[in-house]
Amino acid sequence: MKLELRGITKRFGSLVANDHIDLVIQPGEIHCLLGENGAGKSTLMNVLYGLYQAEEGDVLLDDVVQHFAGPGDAMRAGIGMVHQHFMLIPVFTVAENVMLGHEQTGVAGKLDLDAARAKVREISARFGFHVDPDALVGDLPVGVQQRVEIIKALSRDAQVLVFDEPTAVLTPQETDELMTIMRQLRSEGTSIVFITHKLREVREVADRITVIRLGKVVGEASPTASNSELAALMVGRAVELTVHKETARPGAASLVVRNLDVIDPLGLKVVNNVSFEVHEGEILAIAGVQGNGQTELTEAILGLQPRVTGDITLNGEKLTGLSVRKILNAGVGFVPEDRTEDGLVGEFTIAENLMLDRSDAPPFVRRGNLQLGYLAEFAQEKKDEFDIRAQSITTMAGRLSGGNQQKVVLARELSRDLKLFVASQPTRGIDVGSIEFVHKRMVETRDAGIPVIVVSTELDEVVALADRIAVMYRGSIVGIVPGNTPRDILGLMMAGENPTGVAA
Ligand SMILES: Nc1ncnc2c1ncn2[C@@H]1O[C@H](COP(=O)(O)OP(=O)(O)OP(=O)(O)O)[C@@H](O)[C@H]1O
Repeated sequence: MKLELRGITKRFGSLVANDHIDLVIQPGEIHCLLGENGAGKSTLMNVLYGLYQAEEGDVLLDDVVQHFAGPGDAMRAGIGMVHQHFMLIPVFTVAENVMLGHEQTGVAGKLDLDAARAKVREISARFGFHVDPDALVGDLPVGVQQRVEIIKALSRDAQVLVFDEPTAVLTPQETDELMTIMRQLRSEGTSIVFITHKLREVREVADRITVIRLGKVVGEASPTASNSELAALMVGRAVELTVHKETARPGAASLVVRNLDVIDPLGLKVVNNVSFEVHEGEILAIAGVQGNGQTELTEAILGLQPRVTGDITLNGEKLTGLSVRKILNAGVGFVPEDRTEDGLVGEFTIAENLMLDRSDAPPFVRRGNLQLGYLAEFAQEKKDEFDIRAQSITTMAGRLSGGNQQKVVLARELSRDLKLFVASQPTRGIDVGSIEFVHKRMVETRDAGIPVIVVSTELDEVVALADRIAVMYRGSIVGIVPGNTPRDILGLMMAGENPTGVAA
């Protein structure tokens, strides 16, 4: 099926998110949409999926103009969307989820679950998905949940599939598997619209690339273009893709973690006897496949985990047992893994989010009065400095594009009076130009003598930033190695081996 978007214009108030966008997706091609944060990619896809109504322009399928009043219409016409935050019900099985919203009844009006199971098996076999129709979705790894979303779309005969930053939540291995799945879908004639900020992925699978900037199509790029060419097209300027940093000059051990255990709500030990130090003026990266205890470890440092034993001290002061508020007030900056759940309040403005947990102290509050003038000045400064693309500092955070939301969190946390900076997946969803900026800021933070912890599942990011790398596997640190350790060794360590013999 050929998909055409013709002259699509979508406004939010005075902001033109899509400005007369023309785009053709040919049958059986993987078409990448590239563009900086807030360029209008997700908005365009939401128009295509019937979630937004465009003020101008048409969606055409095989040259016939469509009128989508909602996603139901788009789905019936053969368009499927694989969301980044999956729309699945965790306590339902795969087959039940696939059937949901599209229920078929069999004998005596009963739900025909067998038909749904058969469909899952058929699609799963056709594409080599290895998905059990009777598995509970909540028990499945994220990469497999994503396949359930794909099966769901394909079970409704989707011929065009939209993937909006699908790899942001995947492990490197799951990402490779998804690339294979996309190629497989293409070979079966499915067209794919693929939105990503990761240039490696673009170069790996794209047949064609359209670049969008400030709501307009600015041109096509060739899939054979180099990373720096793609990066420049995406953000409209040359981008330094490697972080320049001097050799670290670490000072005294500042954060000291000793024999840390974290028990999760199910009683499982998710962090197991972890000990390490982070010195002043160094970046310690914590590498590992997602789900090996990194999240819980950072949460334990921040006081967000209730069942913790062992000791955590910062510059000699005990952090364990302190409230989150006290830990933040001690100068700990924290970028949580999930910005929408833990990093922001969507119904608050950008300015309010920038002072979120400092609302009881100067300079934001004096004698019980919110210092609105100061807040406006501070927020405008941060908006400019971090290049947060929004109409104004009073825009609701929930209305920002994903990458711009991430920048709000980073701007807030990096502007504290820091004694320690802990960042989980700091550049998730942000464009290459902003990654350059954030990485520079993190190196500057290090060079100001502050200990920095970066948790990242992106090896590129780990290697770019780290002075030392701690690799976690099943709740333990496999080893702590220098920042220039080759990737293949890191890969082995991420699977639990330690070829370097360096102890944790
Ligand atoms: N529901 C909304 N209300 C108001 N403004 C919105 C809404 N949705 C998006 N916008 C604005 O439209 C612009 C385009 O946002 P969009 O999410 O399409 O960007 P994007 O290219 O997908 O960015 P990213 O790479 O960060 O995900 C942004 O300025 C955003 O703030």
